[in-house]
Amino acid sequence: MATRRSSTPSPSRGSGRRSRTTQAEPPTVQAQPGARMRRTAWAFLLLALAVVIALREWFGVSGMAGGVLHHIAAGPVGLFGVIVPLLLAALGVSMLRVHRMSPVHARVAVGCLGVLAGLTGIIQVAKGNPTITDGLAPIEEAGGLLGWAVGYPLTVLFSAIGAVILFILLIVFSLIVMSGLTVAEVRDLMRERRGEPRLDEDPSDDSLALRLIDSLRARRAARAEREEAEQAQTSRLDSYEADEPFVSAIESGPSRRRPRRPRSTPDPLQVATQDLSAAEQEDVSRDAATTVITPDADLLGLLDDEPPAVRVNPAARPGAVGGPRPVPPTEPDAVTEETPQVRGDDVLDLADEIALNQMTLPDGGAYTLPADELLEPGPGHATRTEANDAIVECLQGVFAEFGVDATVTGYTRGPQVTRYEVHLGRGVNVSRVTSQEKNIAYAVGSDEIRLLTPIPGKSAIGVEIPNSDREMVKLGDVLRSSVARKQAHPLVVGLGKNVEGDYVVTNLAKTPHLLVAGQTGSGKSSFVNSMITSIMMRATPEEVRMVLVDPKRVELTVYEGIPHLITPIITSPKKAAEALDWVVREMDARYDDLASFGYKHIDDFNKAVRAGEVQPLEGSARVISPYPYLLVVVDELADLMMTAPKDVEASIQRITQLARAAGIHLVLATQRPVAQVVTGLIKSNVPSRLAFATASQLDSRVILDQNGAETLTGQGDALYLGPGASSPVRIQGSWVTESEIRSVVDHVKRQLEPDYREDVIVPEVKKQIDEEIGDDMDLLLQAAELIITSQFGSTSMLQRKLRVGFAKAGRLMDLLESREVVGPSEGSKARDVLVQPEQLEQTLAWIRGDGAAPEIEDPGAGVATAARVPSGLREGAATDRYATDPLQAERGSRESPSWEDDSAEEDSEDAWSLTNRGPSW
Ligand SMILES: Nc1ncnc2c1ncn2[C@@H]1O[C@H](COP(=O)(O)OP(=O)(O)OP(=O)(O)O)[C@@H](O)[C@H]1O
Repeated sequence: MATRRSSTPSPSRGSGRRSRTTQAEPPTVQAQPGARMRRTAWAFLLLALAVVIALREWFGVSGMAGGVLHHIAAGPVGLFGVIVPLLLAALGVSMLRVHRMSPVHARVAVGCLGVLAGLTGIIQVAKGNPTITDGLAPIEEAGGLLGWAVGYPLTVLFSAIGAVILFILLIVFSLIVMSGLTVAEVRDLMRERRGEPRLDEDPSDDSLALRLIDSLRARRAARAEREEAEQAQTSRLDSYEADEPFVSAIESGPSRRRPRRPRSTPDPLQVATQDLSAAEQEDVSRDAATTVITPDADLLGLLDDEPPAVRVNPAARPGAVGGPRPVPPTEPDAVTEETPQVRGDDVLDLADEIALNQMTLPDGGAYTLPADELLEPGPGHATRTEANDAIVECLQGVFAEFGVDATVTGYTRGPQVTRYEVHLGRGVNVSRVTSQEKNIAYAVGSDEIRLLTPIPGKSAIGVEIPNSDREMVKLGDVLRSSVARKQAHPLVVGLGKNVEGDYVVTNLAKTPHLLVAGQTGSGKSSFVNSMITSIMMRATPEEVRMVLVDPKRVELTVYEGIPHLITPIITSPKKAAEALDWVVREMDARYDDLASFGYKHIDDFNKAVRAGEVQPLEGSARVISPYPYLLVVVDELADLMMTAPKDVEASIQRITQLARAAGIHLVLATQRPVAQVVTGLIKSNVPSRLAFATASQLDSRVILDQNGAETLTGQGDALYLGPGASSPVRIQGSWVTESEIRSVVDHVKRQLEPDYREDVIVPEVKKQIDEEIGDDMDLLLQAAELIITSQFGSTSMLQRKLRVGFAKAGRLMDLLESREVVGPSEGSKARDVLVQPEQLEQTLAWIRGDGAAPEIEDPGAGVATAARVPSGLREGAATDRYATDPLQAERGSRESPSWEDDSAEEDSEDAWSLTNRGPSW
């Protein structure tokens, strides 16, 4: 269990670093003005000394103090006295520039001293090892007091040769200390530069122990998988994914699995411990989010040293794509974390997990998911940089200056912001800190700070401040993270990283509908791209089908033709409204199926279908196949709401209220989070919200029902509010490049053509009728009534009764003919009336466009016609889209050209006929 955060900063840097929360340096007291002046005075004194010594030693220019100056320079280091002015000047300048000695300065100083000791020692030996009893002059002519101190005893003890060898070793060691790298790291760097894999990644260099451990791990994983599969088998139908209790829509997991490069060459035994306990490590890491010191932190020995300049060069890893890429700049003391590895076998892992849902292609081959390598790895994650330490000082300074008893005890660095944790002294009111918001913003020079009072789950105030050195979160890394791999659900989407630097994924099935909003340029489209790419990476077209609505016309065109689409990308808002209407009908059809086969959720139904437990009703020719999840993505809701607000709102309401159990999920994005677009009705039915930066607090409240989004920094910085959650989670959205998207799209398109449901959008029958009739609807209805009740199809009667001219009466008659109310003109004779008086109401409704056509006696064919369309629309159009699915028509119409066909009659009793879904669906 996580221990409570200690308010006292740990003295051990090692254990602190192991924790997820980087522990801040003990709060440094802001240097007082007096101390600063003293420091400046010392710096100038050193510079002055450097100048006069340089004049004496380099140019022989000096006054009476010349002798003393020579002793000051040559006394300590002998012949190296000539570089003393340089050393003094460097020291003086750095004292002026840097307010506080950092570990880097200390390291460089120690290294320089070592090199100097080695060099002066060698000169001491070379000059015949003079002793101090010979006087100061011979010493100053050799290695000075330093050279004598180290050279004399070593020469006496180990001879001149032995001493020189020791000094050379001392110089090499000191150079290594100065560089901050180990020998192994230098070797790796050189190998990387030559384009060779690092030794610890070269499988051929694996020790026997490592190989043994790997095989043990593989066996353990296989056993666990077997057990899981068995368990899934027994629990089939008892539960379905995305419907478990206490499961949240988003999940986060540590981005750090194991240190990329330990400080020293790792002991194989230690590596074994690390590898075998990777899962435990993750648990420890998770606990550590609320714990400064974890008991086993030292045991695992992770990141336990002073931060070395560790850099990750993903391009150097085997399997990485794209060749050598520049390593993004990180602060010299940054601790960077490993990005999840691109491993070929991981692709298989995922494929294994979804083996149940293997998809067979028309040519008999298997559909393969895109390889992980198509998504490039991103840069490593820095958990601590000098910029963060400087902010800690700033915060501490503000608290000290305004007399607030509060301490910054640590921080967690995310990709775009760092959350600094502030603990209050006893009896200090939280408002004392919150009232300092403006002062803090001023001190750190950012107006985008956000205060969390408290940090959820902690007794601490969080101050989120944007990083001056923000990091990109690559979608590939999110999808390769353990938290994404743990979930085999096809609707799992890589969201990004949270403020703690953990990868975050969300399962759209649990969401179950999502509203995405933010001002222009805030990152909505990038999120939509990541979402669609996530689905293509993890789901077959049999598992997930999509309806993409892109009124902006440019954002989603890259996905045109992917087999996951159920209809071509919809760019017309009018057609989008139609498509939503279709989704409602699809949902109803699915519900019909669930009801008739006795299942509560589409997952239950699908599992039963896969297990062969669902048989078609007797006499039905239907082939039952699992339903795919249906994801409907609207990239700009505002355009739809401008076109048909009532229809769109009604469809969205119906879908969002019911569609979850039918496996239908909506994602609605808008850059106009205003009440006219995101209406109360839509808001109350779309439970999950993803808010990118908004222009105002008002907009933030429209999306999240609370402030916060207006302080986001844009470019993928987002707040995610899950269903039922009260406080949002801050996330840096994952980023996927256009070229990555294209390669994934190419991969899926190469395998399969899209199988469009053409009934999603139909020619607009009703509207065309309206246009054809224009303003004459009332007259037309009266004309129809007259003719049907009188059963007399005469144009002159219409002229008389309706008091219209001949031309108008003729037009009305033509319209009635096109709707088969009357027969064709037979010269001066009255036309045949094809509709009986008892069908009057139905006919009038049909003309208004509100119902099905009445059945009429077709004198020519002698059979009843169930559905008629205006003559101009007869081809390919129908009022009942389900009934005339062209796919179905293609499959079955040759044998059953008529609606009165026997088999069609039989099928019509089956709810499946409502969907007209073929076996591939
Ligand atoms: N997750 C991210 N990581 C890094 N940069 C991002 C991210 N998301 C967005 N950006 C940056 O912000 C820019 C705008 O993003 P995007 O096009 O997604 O905004 P938008 O909200 O969809 O804007 P609009 O509504 O005008 O289409 C991108 O071109 C990119 O430079």
